[in-house]
Amino acid sequence: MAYKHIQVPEGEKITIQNGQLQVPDRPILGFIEGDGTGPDIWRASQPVLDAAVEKAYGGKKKIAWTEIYAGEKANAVYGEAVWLPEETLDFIREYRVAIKGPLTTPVGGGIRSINVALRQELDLYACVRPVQWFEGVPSPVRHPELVNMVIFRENTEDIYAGIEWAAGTSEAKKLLEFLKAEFPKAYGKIRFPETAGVGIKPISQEGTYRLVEAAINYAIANNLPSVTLVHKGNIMKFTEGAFRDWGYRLAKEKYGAQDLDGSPWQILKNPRTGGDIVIKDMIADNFLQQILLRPAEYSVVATPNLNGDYLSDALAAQVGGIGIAPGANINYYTGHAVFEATHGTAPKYAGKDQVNPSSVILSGEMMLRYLGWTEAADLILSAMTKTIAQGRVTYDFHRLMVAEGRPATLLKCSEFGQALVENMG
Ligand SMILES: NC(=O)C1=CN([C@@H]2O[C@H](COP(=O)(O)OP(=O)(O)OC[C@H]3O[C@@H](n4cnc5c(N)ncnc54)[C@H](OP(=O)(O)O)[C@@H]3O)[C@@H](O)[C@H]2O)C=CC1
Ligand SMILES: O=C(O)CCC(=O)C(=O)O
Ligand SMILES: [Mg+2]
Repeated sequence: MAYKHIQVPEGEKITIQNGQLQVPDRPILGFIEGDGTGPDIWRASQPVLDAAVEKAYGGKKKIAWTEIYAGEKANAVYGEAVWLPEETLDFIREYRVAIKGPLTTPVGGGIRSINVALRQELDLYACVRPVQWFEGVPSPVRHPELVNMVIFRENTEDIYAGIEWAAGTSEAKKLLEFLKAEFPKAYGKIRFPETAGVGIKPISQEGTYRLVEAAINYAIANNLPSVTLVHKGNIMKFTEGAFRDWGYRLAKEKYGAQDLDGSPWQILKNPRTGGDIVIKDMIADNFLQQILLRPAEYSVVATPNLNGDYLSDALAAQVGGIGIAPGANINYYTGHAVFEATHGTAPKYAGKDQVNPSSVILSGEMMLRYLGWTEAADLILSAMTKTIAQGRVTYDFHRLMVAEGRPATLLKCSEFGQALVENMG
């Protein structure tokens, strides 16, 4: 496909055959720099990813990076009011894998989230966010090493579908009038209908099945002991409650799970290892206290979109914060994937070369592993561990280490990237 503003370098496409990603030695990969601190972070991160690949494969493999645009930079390149150019989506559809920095979403009015739009347009239905502690990272909890979870957040449904109307608009009035005429009992429950904004929360069986399937497959592939369905199904019975019921149903129908101790918990045999995988569920508010009090009891977590958003930041805090919280948005059927940090643009630090690039670097590590380039991914993990053990950290970890009276050297964002490269040797 011909692109207007995207300069596609020499390289080859990633393809998929029989459900297996086919990765050439010089894959063309897209990157979106991002807004706010995005450019600082990308400048620090790309050399780390390239160094890991170079070190692991001695020049045999190399990423053909291609800049693609979204957010403020898309405005500059494509003109005002273009936030997510169609050719950015076309490029990812064609080349399959990309990595992105954070993009700004205004609160209240203004544009809807470009991050969410990317996930919806490309149907990247699983937001995968591993939460693990790296030795030496300062944490507010006494046993951060007990936190080792992977969140599978549904990425295309729930209130993130963006179906909502502002209070007082003709659309909101029309919907409220419809409710009044057709569902008077439900309408009667709207406390202040004249001044209510209204939103719709779709959660479907298909959407739940494919997400829970991804979570169970992950537990099988990585020999993990449990999958917990986290929901608020006691209150939102036919959306979040249905998510739980469909999750259990899928485990039974597809994986042959059996009731455990009189249900609803279930157990299934890992077909790879023969080990047990417990399928359990928990109401979201309880889960938020359980992860602080008994984190070791949770491993893979599958949850609707909004819960997953809250949980990602809360769990990240337990292992040092969103400075070290990677993620990926994946469609496991088509192989399309966009890797991105859990954090946002952190605008007050923009241009200061100060923030922690670890979340994007570790998102890159996930991307390399996804490509099957495990040697390069492992080099990044070992360099990260070594650098943190040396006490060479960015401001976020530094301030906590100093408060704990621990020795630490304060590095800039770019310096932290360089330290990782040095520590790959
Ligand atoms: N996927 C995406 O692109 C996302 C985009 N956003 C968008 O980002 C914008 C800002 O959102 P906001 O709610 O402030 O959340 P942010 O995640 O941008 O930042 C919140 C706080 O987290 C800490 N933090 C964030 N990133 C880093 C980092 N790399 N290193 C160290 N600390 C970090 C900082 O804490 P401290 O102040 O304590 O130093 C920062 O002030 C909004 O427009 C939002 O919509 C938000 C989340 C995801
Ligand atoms: O799109 C946004 O601005 C926020 C997204 C977000 O918080 C997330 O994906 O975790
Ligand atoms: Mg979030």
